[in-house]
Amino acid sequence: MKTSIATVSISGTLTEKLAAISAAGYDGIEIFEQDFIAHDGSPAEVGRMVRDHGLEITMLQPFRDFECLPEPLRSKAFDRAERKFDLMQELGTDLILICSSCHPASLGGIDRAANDLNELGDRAKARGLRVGYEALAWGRHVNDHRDAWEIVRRADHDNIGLILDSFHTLGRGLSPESIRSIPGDKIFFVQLADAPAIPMDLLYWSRHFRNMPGEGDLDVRGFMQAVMAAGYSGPLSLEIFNDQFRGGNARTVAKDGYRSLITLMDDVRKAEPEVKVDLPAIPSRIGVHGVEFIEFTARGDDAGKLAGLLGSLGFVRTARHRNKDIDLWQQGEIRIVVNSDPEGHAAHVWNARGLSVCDIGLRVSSAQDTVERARALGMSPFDQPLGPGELDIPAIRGLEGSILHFIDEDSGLSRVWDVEFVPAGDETKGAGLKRIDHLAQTMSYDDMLSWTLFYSSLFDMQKSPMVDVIDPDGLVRSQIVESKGGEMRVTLNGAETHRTLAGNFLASNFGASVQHIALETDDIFATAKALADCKFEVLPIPANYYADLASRFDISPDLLARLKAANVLYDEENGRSFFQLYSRSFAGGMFFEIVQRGGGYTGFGGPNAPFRIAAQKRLGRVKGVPAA
Ligand SMILES: O=C(O)c1ccc(O)c(O)c1
Ligand SMILES: [Mg+2]
Repeated sequence: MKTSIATVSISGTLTEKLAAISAAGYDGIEIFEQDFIAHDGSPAEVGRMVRDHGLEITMLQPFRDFECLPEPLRSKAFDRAERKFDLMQELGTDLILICSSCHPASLGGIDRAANDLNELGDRAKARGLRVGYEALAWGRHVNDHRDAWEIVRRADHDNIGLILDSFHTLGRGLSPESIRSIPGDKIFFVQLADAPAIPMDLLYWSRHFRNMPGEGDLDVRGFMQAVMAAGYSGPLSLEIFNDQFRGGNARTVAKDGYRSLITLMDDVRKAEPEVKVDLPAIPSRIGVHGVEFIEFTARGDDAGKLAGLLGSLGFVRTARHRNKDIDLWQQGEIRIVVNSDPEGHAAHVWNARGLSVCDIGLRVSSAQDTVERARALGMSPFDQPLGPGELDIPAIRGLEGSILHFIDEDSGLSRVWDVEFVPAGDETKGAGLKRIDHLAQTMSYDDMLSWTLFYSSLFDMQKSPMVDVIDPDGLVRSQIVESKGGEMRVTLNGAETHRTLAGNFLASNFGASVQHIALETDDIFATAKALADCKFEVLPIPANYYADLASRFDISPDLLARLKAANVLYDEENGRSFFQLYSRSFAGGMFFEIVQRGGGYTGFGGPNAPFRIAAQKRLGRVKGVPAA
């Protein structure tokens, strides 16, 4: 399987793009002509530079407004094509993309287009070159891959073939099924892109909002199944026009693209085992059964404050690590590890960020398979020296310096708590917190697609549509990735400005991290009572909120009074109720949330978020902590 990416998909100069593309592991690039023209170096030098990066030029593109022109424009178009053929030979590529004409003078007509392409085919053949024809979704006369194929079929020339682009087919709502009957060798090239389902003008959507397969809402897998069933065996090339990627980190975007291609093709062969995909076998998406532990790095005063907060939440320090300065706190199924050791990953994170979550342990179907799949997707395994008697727990590097450890039943890794820890014997009665409901990770808005892809490509997790959360000082975008049964739920919050609560957390933590941890109880009022007994400091919610609640929902005065007295927020979904209460912020904006899900409520209390954020900010302002 030959992988490729159009240079337009990546930010930077041509040289920077090549370095990023090569490092990510692709086999080739489509040179977008603009990138070549903007570069100061001859075509031959560019060709050499590409090959020196271990890449090949899979195609030159785009060549516009060629077919169906009246004279004298027609002859001029052939002359232009000859000049591009010169360029191709100097660059060292044999394929050029012609996209369907948008020229106002284009006359249209399937046979006229076929004749033009046939004649161009003769000229290409004389030079050993090939021409591929692509239907732009907004082409003047040709805007459907079926018409483009009919033109190529009638052109009937060995050097003329079809180019398919998932965006142009799926973005127009066309079924890809007709592709199955096209002879595979007549498909010269396949471009892949996804896009979010936002109704808008096709051209604008395509030029600004494309994203990597799996990052959007189009059925790119269905499209690729049809392409592979046709017998296509050429390059699979990403062509992503995206405003964020143009300004993003070239290496990250290139890596994400590669990850999306491998994931896509693995999905294709698993969905349609009859098609041949030349890709080494990799484990399927990993089932996540829950969060085994959350690990904080904490030292000195901060460790003391965190211990105080955990105690006020009803947690008990149940064990201490045999060799290291690490405590284990527990309640219900929840494990919180507090790592104060001066060595290792936690120490590095402490030095870089101070008190923060430095590691997440997940219960998975197979820890070994998780690392194997992660590697295949270009993620990095993580390990650090083991102390005496410590288990070698498989781990990978997540995004932005985070670490994920994987625990499973079969390999005995779940014994780690007995093997590495000594019971501490501390006792309290707890506050009824049962399990981790979800984790919220905060990142820059520009990195959200990357995080979503990370989770959805490695794990058997689905993403929800993105929603807007209103902060008094700006907008935060929120997206959920979760396993089908809800055993693992992550909310990803993308901050656009540093003035929002999320953005401020991002700035004060030197990058993306877990901002809040939501813990589940089966009885929010009993928990609230127990927390009060533990001197837990709840986030106060204003009376206006409760007055409005009475108008939004049909709730009894008694329940309303209890909600208000306990500072519990409320939401409903098809008659199912949801309760939330919050801790005050600590460590630059982290906080705990406590939830009760009634009868299968699946949301996250989104409608309450603006009021919760305002309450958190108010508290910050009162204390004289910077308001932002
Ligand atoms: O937006 C465009 O003009 C454009 C150009 C070339 C392509 O391959 C394409 O899919 C779109
Ligand atoms: Mg295209």
